[in-house]
Amino acid sequence: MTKEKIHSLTLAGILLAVLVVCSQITIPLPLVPLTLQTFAIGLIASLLPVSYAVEVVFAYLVLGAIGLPVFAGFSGGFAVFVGPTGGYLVSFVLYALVTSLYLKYRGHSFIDLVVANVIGVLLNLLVGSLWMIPVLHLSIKAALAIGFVPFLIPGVIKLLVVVLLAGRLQNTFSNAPQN
Ligand SMILES: O=C(O)CCCC[C@@H]1SC[C@@H]2NC(=O)N[C@@H]21
Repeated sequence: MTKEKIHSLTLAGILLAVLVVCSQITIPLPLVPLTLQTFAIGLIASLLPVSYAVEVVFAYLVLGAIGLPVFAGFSGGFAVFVGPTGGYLVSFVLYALVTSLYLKYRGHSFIDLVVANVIGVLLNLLVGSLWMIPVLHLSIKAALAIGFVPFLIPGVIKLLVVVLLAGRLQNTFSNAPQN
């Protein structure tokens, strides 16, 4: 196994644990909690190669789907996917895929990290909100008011921390002595 593979696998394991922990750091709101999940997803998408990023998020969803309490508020089970927050969960994969693909082809400069994560966050909020339309019988306007608008400012704050941290961590890893 190459050093890069070992490095990516180790980082993938650590980031999966970070995602599970961040899922429990929540502020409960009426229908959808404010959580640090998207902070962890942003780190995963910004630091891991595309296939690892997608696999880590997929593994997280599988752990939750089989009933482990890894989703927000220690919830789990397949039923969460057909509830109001199911769209956000599914679109975590999209966030990881689109953002890491963007970074793969455009590079990891500060501005690339910002743009890639903005796209990921917007996709996540859009899919998450639209998912609520059939689940809660909402109009598009109501779904966006509940699922998109309240999370925009927190989303920008989390995104900025992701970008600063990802930039730092990339430098740390690339400056690490190679034995
Ligand atoms: O049930 C779950 O585990 C998913 C919760 C989803 C919360 C969404 S993710 C995007 C938006 N930003 C937040 O902080 N909360 C919502």
